[in-house]
Order: sequence, then structure tokens, then C-alpha cells
Amino acid sequence: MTLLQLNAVGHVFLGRAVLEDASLRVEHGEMVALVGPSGCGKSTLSQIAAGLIIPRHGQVTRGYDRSAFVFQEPRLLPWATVEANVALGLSGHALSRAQQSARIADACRRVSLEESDWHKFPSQLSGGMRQRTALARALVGDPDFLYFDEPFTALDAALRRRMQDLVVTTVLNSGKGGLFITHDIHEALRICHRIAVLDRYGHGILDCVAVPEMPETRSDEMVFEMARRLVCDHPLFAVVDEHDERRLA
Ligand SMILES: Nc1ncnc2c1ncn2[C@@H]1O[C@H](COP(=O)(O)OP(=O)(O)OP(=O)(O)O)[C@@H](O)[C@H]1O
Repeated sequence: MTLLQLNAVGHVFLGRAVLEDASLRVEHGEMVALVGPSGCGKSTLSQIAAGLIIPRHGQVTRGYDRSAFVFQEPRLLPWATVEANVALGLSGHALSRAQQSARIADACRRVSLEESDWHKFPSQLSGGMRQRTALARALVGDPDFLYFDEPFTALDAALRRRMQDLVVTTVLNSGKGGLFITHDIHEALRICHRIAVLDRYGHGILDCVAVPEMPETRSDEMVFEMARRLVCDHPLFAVVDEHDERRLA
């Protein structure tokens, strides 16, 4: 069964159409990147897919049991420690206290959070550590489907690569799936199987580009060469490039 299917989804904010007719499928073991100019409706579409926004029209069919969302900002509880924040990802799981502690420790280690930081509060963490705590909170419940909305922009280059690799190994190699919003074509090419490009007027998805090879087998050279070809030669990506407000700023 398809993990996620969006059929002719549309939405309106304050009387203004944000998405008109967006359709997309995500299969088991597949990560799909959502790219497009700033304000074209990527976050709205992923939040509709996740059930956080009810669309004005269209159908959403979810073939997964559990999902988690990683936002651009970590959205941690300020009064709770790293461990307690990560534990929120286990709500609804029937686990003993020892099992919970083991799962939390494992999730923290996977995102490279040192044990000495697990008792700290968000105000005592760097921006990157806060974001890794949010990622651990998403992974700890072992979701079948993950939504990422520009999750790694606060991380330095080396850590961003490690977290991208973590997404590839934990999410994709076990038949899970996801949607990954990014403005970074290299990031999309490192992690995703397909790249869906949204129309700059917010009508929906213009088209999808399949990325050759499996993510784990793509070398840096391949990623750079593919990015160069997409940005320079592909008409879909010319639209993304020309109209991204942040690139023009
Ligand atoms: N809660 C809201 N109320 C009113 N308008 C909204 C709301 N959320 C989003 N919008 C508008 O909907 C449009 C699409 O926003 P959305 O955040 O989905 O775009 P995006 O492609 O994710 O942008 P970015 O790349 O800049 O994050 C924008 O014009 C935005 O101003």
C-alpha cells in the first residue's frame, strides 16, 4: 500500500488560494523532496499531508501507522530537559520505564548528543543541539513516516551531513518514507529518491524528477554533478532558482 497519497489537494488562507491542485504519492522506502520558491506552499502541503492542517479540498490517504514531524525550529518545551523532550516522542507507546530510558538514550546517541547534555534544558543548548533534540524526539518513537521542514539549516556543514546520513540509514533502509522540504538542492540529492518541484504561484506540484541511484550509493561527485545539471539545464529548477526570495536577498 502507498504510504502517502495526496489527490488534488487545495487550501485557502484568509481568502487567498495557497495550493490549488497538488497531487503526490510516496511509496514505502521512499523519501520525496519538496522544493520550490519561498512562499509557494511547501510547508502548507506537508502539514496537510501530516494532518496538521485540514485542506479546503482534495483527499489525503495515509498508509502509515505512526508519523513524526521535524520543523525548522526545534519547538522544545523550555521547562523540560533534553531527555524529557525526547520522551515526548514516546507518548502512546506502552513501554516500561527501563525500555523508555533505553530508547531515549539510543535516540540521543544517534543524533550525536553527548550524555552530559541529556539533563540540560533547551536554554543551555546551542541551536544545533536543540535541533538534534527535536530530531531525537522524532526518531525515538520509530515512526513509519517522517516529515521534515528544513530541519538542518541550523547545523554546521559536517553535522548536517551526519544528520542527512542518519535520515538515509534510519528512515529509508527500513521501508519507512517521508517528505523532506529543503531549499538546498544538494541536500535533496543526497537524501531523496524524487524531487517534487512546486509551482511558484502556489498552484501545486509542477513535476517530479527521479534521482538516479539509491541515496546511500551516491558519491559527492555524483551529487555535485547532478545539482549542476539540474540548476543549469533543467527548466523546472530554473523556476526555483529565479524566484526564491531568500536567494535574491
Ligand atoms: N497560518 C497562515 N495564515 C495565513 N497565511 C498563511 C499561513 N501559513 C502560510 N500562509 C501563507 O501561505 C503561503 C505559503 O506558505 P508556506 O509556509 O506553505 O510556503 P513555503 O513554500 O513553505 O515557504 P518557505 O519556503 O518560505 O518556508 C505564504 O504566502 C504564506 O504567507
